[in-house]
Amino acid sequence: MISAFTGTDVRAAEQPLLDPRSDGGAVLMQRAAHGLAAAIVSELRARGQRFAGSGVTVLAGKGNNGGDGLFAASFLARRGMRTTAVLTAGSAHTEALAAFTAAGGRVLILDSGSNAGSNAGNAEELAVLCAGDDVVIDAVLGTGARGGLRGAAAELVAALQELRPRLVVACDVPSGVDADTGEVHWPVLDAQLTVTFGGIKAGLLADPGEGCAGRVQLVPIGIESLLPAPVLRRFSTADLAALLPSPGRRAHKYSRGVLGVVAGSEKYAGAAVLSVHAAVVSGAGMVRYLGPAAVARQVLARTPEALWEGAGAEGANGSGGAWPGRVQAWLVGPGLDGAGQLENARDALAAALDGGQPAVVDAGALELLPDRCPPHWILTPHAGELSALLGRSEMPVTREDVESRPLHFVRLAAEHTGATVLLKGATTLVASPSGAVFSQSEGCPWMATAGSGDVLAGILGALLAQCAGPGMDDDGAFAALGVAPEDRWAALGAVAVSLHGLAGSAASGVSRARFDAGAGGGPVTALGIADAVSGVWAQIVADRL
Ligand SMILES: NC(=O)C1=CN([C@@H]2O[C@H](COP(=O)(O)OP(=O)(O)OC[C@H]3O[C@@H](n4cnc5c(N)ncnc54)[C@H](OP(=O)(O)O)[C@@H]3O)[C@@H](O)[C@H]2O)[C@@H](O)CC1
Ligand SMILES: Nc1ncnc2c1ncn2[C@@H]1O[C@H](COP(=O)(O)OP(=O)(O)O)[C@@H](O)[C@H]1O
Ligand SMILES: [K+]
Repeated sequence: MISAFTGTDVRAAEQPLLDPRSDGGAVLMQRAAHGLAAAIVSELRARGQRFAGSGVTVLAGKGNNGGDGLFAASFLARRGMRTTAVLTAGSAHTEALAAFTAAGGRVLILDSGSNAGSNAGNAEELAVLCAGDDVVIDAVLGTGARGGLRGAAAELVAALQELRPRLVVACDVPSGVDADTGEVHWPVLDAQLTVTFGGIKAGLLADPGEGCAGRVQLVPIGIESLLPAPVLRRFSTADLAALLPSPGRRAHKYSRGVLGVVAGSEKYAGAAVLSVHAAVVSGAGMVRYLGPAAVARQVLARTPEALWEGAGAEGANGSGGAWPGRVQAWLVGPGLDGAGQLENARDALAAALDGGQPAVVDAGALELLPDRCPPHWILTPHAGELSALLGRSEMPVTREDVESRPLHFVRLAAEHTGATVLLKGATTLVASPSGAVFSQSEGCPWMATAGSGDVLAGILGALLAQCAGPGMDDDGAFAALGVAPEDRWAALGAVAVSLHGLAGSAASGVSRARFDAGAGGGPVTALGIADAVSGVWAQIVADRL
């Protein structure tokens, strides 16, 4: 499990160690800077690049973040790298600057109008100079930032971003990314590697911040035992091995978990085909489908394992949508259209509410929510659907608002609805109404394809049915990872997102990490994602013994 903290929490954890008599702050900074320098050396080696003789430029702000960057550059200078520092605020951490110059580093000053001198340069000139170097260290702003880059520093970063430097390493966080929330104050220099100190900052695991950070590497500095509970958590593939359900020896199809699905319509038949298929391949003991006969024919043609339970409210006899078979969990919403399917969806949600069953509430069914939902309902909106959902609750926000502050709005939606909310995106966030949040980002961008969300809904529905099935008790596995019982639904949501992402990446032939590093991968279809699930699942749990 990866834990993430606010920058404020990390700073607070440092406080007891900052006793001036023991110069604890300097010790912490040395550890951070050593870790940063070592990470740069490893990265260059991994790229097959010699570091002796290579050039590194550090963009250094006037705070401790700049201090970290300057000390790290001084270590790199001592290992034979050519080092340049660009002081973005005209001044810098005194001891770090002294160490840097003593190690032979060249100091340039970003001209902000008042700094014109022989070693001063304007944003355009310095951007060209930085872009010519092998490595740029972004050490302008860290956890002490208020807002984003301004003035000449903003101009320098914007110009440098255009020039696409070869390797950007962010010191603690990319400057302009809010360490607590992942909100971004543009411009930001995209990093390929972010080396972060003491604790991973939550802003590195939430978009849009995560999108600027590249690979994140944690450098321990001795404050770890002083950190509070994390604000954000992410399951690793090893965690998934422990959390994915497996049938007992005497399992039968009913004990494995039965999922009821209300999805699709004549207009959007594919949503039913995809979500039912994904649920079946994700281990549900049985899937009962309710919807129009014409859609059911297509569902069964692709997935003969599913059971058609009739057309419900849309049926020729107008039987009112009574649900014939028992289910342990529900999936309601993908591709709904027309009065009959909407009526079926309403009935299914009412049955779930009465029966206390968990439910995935997706797409069209998000418009049918009661005022207050139970926490075992998992709402699965994308940013546009979340903005509409909040809008219906008289909280007018645009899709762009949600995209720029996803962590804030997913928490708000969970708090407001009482449900668990899974906000889909490149990084998907799952918020429990308790306030706990999980973040997963295994999927590669090839997965941004129509129907991909329907597949996720099917995977999640199947997991809910299996974990809610009679005799299934997976609380132990979640508790062993420190997940509180009330956050189990959000954790299950995160497991589904992770599985979906890994399946999509397998189908595409590229992991997220490799995609971010520049590897290509290929297009995937939604059905292709579903079809990769069982292989990926088997591979994950193969390491369980
Ligand atoms: N504590 C420790 O020992 C350890 C800390 N560590 C490191 O310290 C970092 C935090 O350092 P920090 O607190 O000095 O803040 P930092 O992010 O460098 O910037 C603040 C400076 O910039 C200024 N400023 C603020 N906003 C601005 C803006 N928008 N645009 C322009 N300027 C702005 C602000 O000045 P002010 O505006 O207040 O005059 C202030 O001077 C942390 O990320 C980690 O790297 C590690 O070494 C581990 C040990
Ligand atoms: N850039 C991306 N990288 C990785 N996954 C993505 C990206 N964009 C979208 N996804 C994933 O693709 C799915 C799209 O879901 P959704 O928007 O509901 O599509 P649809 O309604 O067509 O099924 C979500 O699971 C989302 O997390
Ligand atoms: K930084």
